[in-house]
Amino acid sequence: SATKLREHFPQPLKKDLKSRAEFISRSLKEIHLCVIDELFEHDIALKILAEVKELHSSGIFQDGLLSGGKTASEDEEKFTEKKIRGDKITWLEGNEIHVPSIVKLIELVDSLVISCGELPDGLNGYFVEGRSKAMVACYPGNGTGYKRHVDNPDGDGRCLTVIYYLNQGWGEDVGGKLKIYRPDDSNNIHVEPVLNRLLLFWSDGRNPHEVLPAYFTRYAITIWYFDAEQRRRAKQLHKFETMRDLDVEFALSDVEAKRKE
Ligand SMILES: O=C(O)CCC(=O)Nc1cc2ccccc2cn1
Ligand SMILES: [Mn+2]
Repeated sequence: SATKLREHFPQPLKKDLKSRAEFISRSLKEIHLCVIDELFEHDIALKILAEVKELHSSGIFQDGLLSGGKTASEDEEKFTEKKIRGDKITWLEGNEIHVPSIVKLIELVDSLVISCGELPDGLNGYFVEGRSKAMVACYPGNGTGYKRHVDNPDGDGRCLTVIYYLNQGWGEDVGGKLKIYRPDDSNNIHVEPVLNRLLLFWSDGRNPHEVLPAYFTRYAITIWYFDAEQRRRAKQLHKFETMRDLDVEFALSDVEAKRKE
């Protein structure tokens, strides 16, 4: 489990960008994923959770989009896919004034990724210049999850998946762990989706994963980071007929400029 993982791979006590970036880079290089707990002070984590709950109760969440940009209800033959993922989602750009703590999260994650990129070979040969919108997801807790999949199986440009979990008081009995598969199914990693935990992993076939059936309202915020070269090539291949929320890219340079001012 990710909690056990921390025994072999203790995260740095220092919480400055550089220490964390070095840890993230080493962890991604050695085990293709990284877990950082207590990302924020506890009160900030609770503020992020409160804002997500506010979004949820505002009714803004939609059925998780299936490939082709349709929701299951609209698209009958995709109805079977409904069983594939039970999440409800909404997308944020990272500049919204009504969710200031979620914006703080997005800015910190951007800064961590930028700091990794500034280390020698910090991102395993990827060159990250942009990211997706932030996807706020909620699993309603009716035993649905998200069937085994790879985030970027076909070189669409996304190289790094970053997920921030928000589930206060999570316990084994309510399920909803993220199961990350390892080759020949030996020592798969089960990530407990606990409040204030940050998970990072390479988005390609190195990390097939699935959300195990969840029996509680399970919240998470996901951001994908693009490798400039892979993204350019994917665009050339006209991979983006329909620009889904997932495909919109934001330049990190703006974030960097803002951070330095
Ligand atoms: O919440 C978690 O622990 C991870 C859930 C998860 O894998 N979500 C997810 C959501 C996606 C939405 C659109 C396209 C690809 C996607 C890939 N993965
Ligand atoms: Mn995924």
